[in-house]
Amino acid sequence: MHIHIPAVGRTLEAELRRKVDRKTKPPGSLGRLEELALQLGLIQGTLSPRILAPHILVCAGDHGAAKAGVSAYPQDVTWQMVENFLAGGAAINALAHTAGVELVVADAGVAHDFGPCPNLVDAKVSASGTANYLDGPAMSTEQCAQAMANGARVARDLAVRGCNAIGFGEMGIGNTASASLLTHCLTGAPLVEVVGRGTGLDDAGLARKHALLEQALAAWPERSGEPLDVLARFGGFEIAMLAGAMLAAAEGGMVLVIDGFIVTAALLVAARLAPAILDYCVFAHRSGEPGHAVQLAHLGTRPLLDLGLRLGEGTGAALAFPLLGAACAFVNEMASFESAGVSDKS
Ligand SMILES: O=C(O)c1ccc[n+]([C@@H]2O[C@H](COP(=O)([O-])O)[C@@H](O)[C@H]2O)c1
Ligand SMILES: Cc1cc2nc[nH]c2cc1C
Repeated sequence: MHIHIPAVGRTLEAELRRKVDRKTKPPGSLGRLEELALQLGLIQGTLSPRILAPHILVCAGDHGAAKAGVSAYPQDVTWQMVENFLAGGAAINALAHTAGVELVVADAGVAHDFGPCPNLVDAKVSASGTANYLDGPAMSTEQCAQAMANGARVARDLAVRGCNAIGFGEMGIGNTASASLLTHCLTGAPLVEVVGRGTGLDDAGLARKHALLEQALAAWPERSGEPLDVLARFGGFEIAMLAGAMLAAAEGGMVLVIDGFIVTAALLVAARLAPAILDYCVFAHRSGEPGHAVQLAHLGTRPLLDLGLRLGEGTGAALAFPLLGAACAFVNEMASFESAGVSDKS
């Protein structure tokens, strides 16, 4: 994938800040919404930012390592939840609906034949999910590139449909284990700090997951620090697809709304390939999965919400979208001290 992501221009910064500061409120009193408005204005290169045709892209994939026992749930939950998304019965359906955000669900490599399914984006790289990284690479270099290209295609299609903000979500039993390995390799944080209970492992399950992931690292003695090598070795098809979608979305000047631990692992890969992508990212929430805090600290960022969510599916991103709308609304709709005839600080 050839991607060029320019850093967001800052020429409008002073003017945007002045516009925000002249609104009928004490300076800074809209808190994080003011920073958000500024960021959205700079991404869009305008004094009047707007969120248009927002979407959540949920990428789903299966993991060979799931069968080794890294999750509390069986692998079949991945395809069953994809069918639940398509039927409208999952948390992300309810939260996207209440936020006024359209949902797009993509099969990045789920080990299930969905048959003809008009509402599912077919981006299946393998009919059986990734290989088990305990035995070798999770995917080939070609499969990794294919999954990333599929993500880029979907992001570009959304742009053509008038969308200028994408929230990213995922579904994949075993993908917190994959995200832990990616995070360890790409941030240098000790494995123990980035391995968590995922969907709900008990203490014994967590110890087993940690031991398996140590084993996975030991099985790759010639370990490379290159982000695409790490992605192919330990990633999932949904994670690679997300990384590609994020890169293309930022290249297209869109706003990227980042969900939890797995989505942020995909961003770690993308940010190593194109560091300026971070200018386009709004971090929706802090997941309850402990490694997410490590990722956020590594990226030097602070999320908008901290609700103890650890579901994935893009649920944190869906919850953050109304805040993006609120940031645009106050910049575009509020009066200024001058226009409203309100006295400023003496
Ligand atoms: O987004 C998060 O931070 C998050 C944290 C824990 C679990 N999840 C979801 O749970 C699944 C992965 O959990 P696990 O235990 O199977 O690795 C996957 O479908 C994710 O969407 C998601
Ligand atoms: C039921 C269920 C729903 C999910 N959504 C995202 N990950 C999930 C994992 C499980 C187990």
